Amino acid sequence: MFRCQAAQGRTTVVVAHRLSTIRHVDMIYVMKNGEVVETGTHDELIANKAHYYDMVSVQEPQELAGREEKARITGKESKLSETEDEEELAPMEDEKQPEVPRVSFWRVMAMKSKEWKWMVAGTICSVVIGFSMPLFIVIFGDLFGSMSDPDPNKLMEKVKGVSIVCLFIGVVMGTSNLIEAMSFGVAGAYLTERLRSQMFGHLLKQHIAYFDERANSTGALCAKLSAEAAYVQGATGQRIGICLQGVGSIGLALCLAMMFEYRVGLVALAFLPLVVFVVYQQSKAINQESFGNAKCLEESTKIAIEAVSNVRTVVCLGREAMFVREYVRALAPALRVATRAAHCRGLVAGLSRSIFNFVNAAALTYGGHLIVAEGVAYEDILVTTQSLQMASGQAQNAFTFAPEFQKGINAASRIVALLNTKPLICDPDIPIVTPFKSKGEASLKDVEFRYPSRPGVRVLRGLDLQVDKGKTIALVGRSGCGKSTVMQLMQRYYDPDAGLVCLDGLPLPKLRVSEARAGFGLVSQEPVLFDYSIAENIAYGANDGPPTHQQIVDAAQQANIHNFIVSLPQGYETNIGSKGMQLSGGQKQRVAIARALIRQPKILLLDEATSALDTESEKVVQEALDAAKAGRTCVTIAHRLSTIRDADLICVVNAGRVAEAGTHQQLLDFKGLYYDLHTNAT
Ligand SMILES: Nc1ncnc2c1ncn2[C@@H]1O[C@H](COP(=O)(O)OP(=O)(O)OP(=O)(O)O)[C@@H](O)[C@H]1O
Repeated sequence: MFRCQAAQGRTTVVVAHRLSTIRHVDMIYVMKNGEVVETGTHDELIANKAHYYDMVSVQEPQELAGREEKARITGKESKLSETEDEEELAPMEDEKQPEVPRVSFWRVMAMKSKEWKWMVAGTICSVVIGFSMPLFIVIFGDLFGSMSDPDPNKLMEKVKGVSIVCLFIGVVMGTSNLIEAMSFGVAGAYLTERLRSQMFGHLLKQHIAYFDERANSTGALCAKLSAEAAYVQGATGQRIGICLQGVGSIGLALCLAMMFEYRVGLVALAFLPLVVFVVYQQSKAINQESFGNAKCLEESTKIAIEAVSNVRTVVCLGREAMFVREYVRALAPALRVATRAAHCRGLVAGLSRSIFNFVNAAALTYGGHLIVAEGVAYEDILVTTQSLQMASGQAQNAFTFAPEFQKGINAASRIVALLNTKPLICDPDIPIVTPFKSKGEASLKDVEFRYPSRPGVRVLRGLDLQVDKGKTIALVGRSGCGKSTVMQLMQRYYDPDAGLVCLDGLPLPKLRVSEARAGFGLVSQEPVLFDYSIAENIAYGANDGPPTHQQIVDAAQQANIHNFIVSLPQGYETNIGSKGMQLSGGQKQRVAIARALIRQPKILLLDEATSALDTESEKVVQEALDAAKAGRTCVTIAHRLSTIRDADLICVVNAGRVAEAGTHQQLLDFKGLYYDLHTNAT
């Protein structure tokens, strides 16, 4: 109906698998092996009794056999409930982003505890490097003090001694720098790898509702995975070494100042509150910037992934510019925060440069005064002021890296928050049965359910369903009535708000999640295959570790795809490309069936498994499914009612409940919702 309205007054090209949808088109082109093999109207092609006729005879045998009078449904309203429309249009909840609790510097360092050997080596070397500058000054101060010695031999002795010490310091510095760079680099690399794998592992353990949240879209999670660990590494890698050098330098310089001339040291210390203030301001600015940036990065990555993964649709609709605009819009807040933070950073950078020179100026002035007024030895003032000056250079470097450090702490906060997220669907403390092996019976009792991301929509309202062992149960109903939701609840993707979902009479929450799911084999409308070989794709289904090649072949044979696979040049090792692009819909579906069968499932879940296929593929896939169903419980969802005629029980889902149940014939005789669906379809 919708298609007809959209086509009115327009040239329309329709690609159809369901032949009933193109019965009234002006011209039908039948294609086979890349060629048009037949053309004509529906009636002409039926009269031809060739390719088209064959396809119709498979899909709509009743039309050709003339077994049923075609009921003319003129304006008859479906009795199926429409009451939920307003609710169904309720928007997705716009979740508030939870506040991320900040973690301390020590918590960040604890993340590196596994690399403690590298960290200890790096820290020691950094402090040694930091000490070297003030130490140089002590040695040169001593040398300058000896310059006034009239004995040239003594002076030469002194110079030689200082040269040897310089050589020694050079060797120590070189080695320390080498070990420092290597240690922090290696520790950082291990840390990044570990954080990423922990985050990824943790993400995959989350309950499905977690991924329904807008904040956890693919883009946002990918951005988190790639960026956060890198920030932590950036902050805790070599930069921490430079900060430690600064701390070492300034610490030793202050000690020397106190030792050689404590009054000058105290003058330098008087500037400490100003330094602390500058550091605090800087970290505040960086906090704002990095939290803002991380959010923007997630938002913009989400848009980029949406656009790139659906590029055909974007290009077809001419929406390229719109997506670029959206992308720029998502980046705009980051720009605002970054420019504001840049001003603040500039101010802080300027101030930090100035402060250390203010310290030098004050120390020098006061030192000069002490030499002149109190006769303090000039070597002592030289050592004190110069070591402070050298150390301040180091400290400035540390200041330059402080922003990265703050970013790292912020990123670590987000990582810790992520790692602390507990999945809502998890194993019970004490499973009622373990290991649980499903026998193939399932039930839903008085189940109420709303998707957590859409609490305004009551999808199931007291639904009861009994799936007996070895039987085929079909779920039918209008689109959006909750059929797939029933399957998701059976696999415990979600827990119901009320009621019970049981396997073999045992409530799902009392079973281990993986053991409960192991009994199911799912084949959905759009099979999701991975960018690996066919063998690997089938093997992924196996429950008990990697299967043997023979098991893979057996599954492929049962799924009616073995002959096709061996006809490929690389056979089972053929890579099927991203999303299984190298295979046709029917081939993909049969690989998916093989993947479901290798699990040896007790309950087969078929969610419109053949609805996206053309007639020929459907036939082959249907044969594979029929073979797969043998001896198993099967729950199937179908819009094409002809595919579920033979089900042991057909349940019509309406208004969140099973409104009618019975065999095909019983339901037709009942002349209720199923009868309406059936007559509408034919
Ligand atoms: N992950 C989700 N988050 C929020 N709402 C959802 C989610 N999945 C489904 N819904 C909503 O729940 C309702 C039932 O969806 P469900 O997919 O179970 O229907 P269905 O009967 O299988 O539909 P169809 O026949 O079109 O596949 C719909 O209103 C749908 O929009």
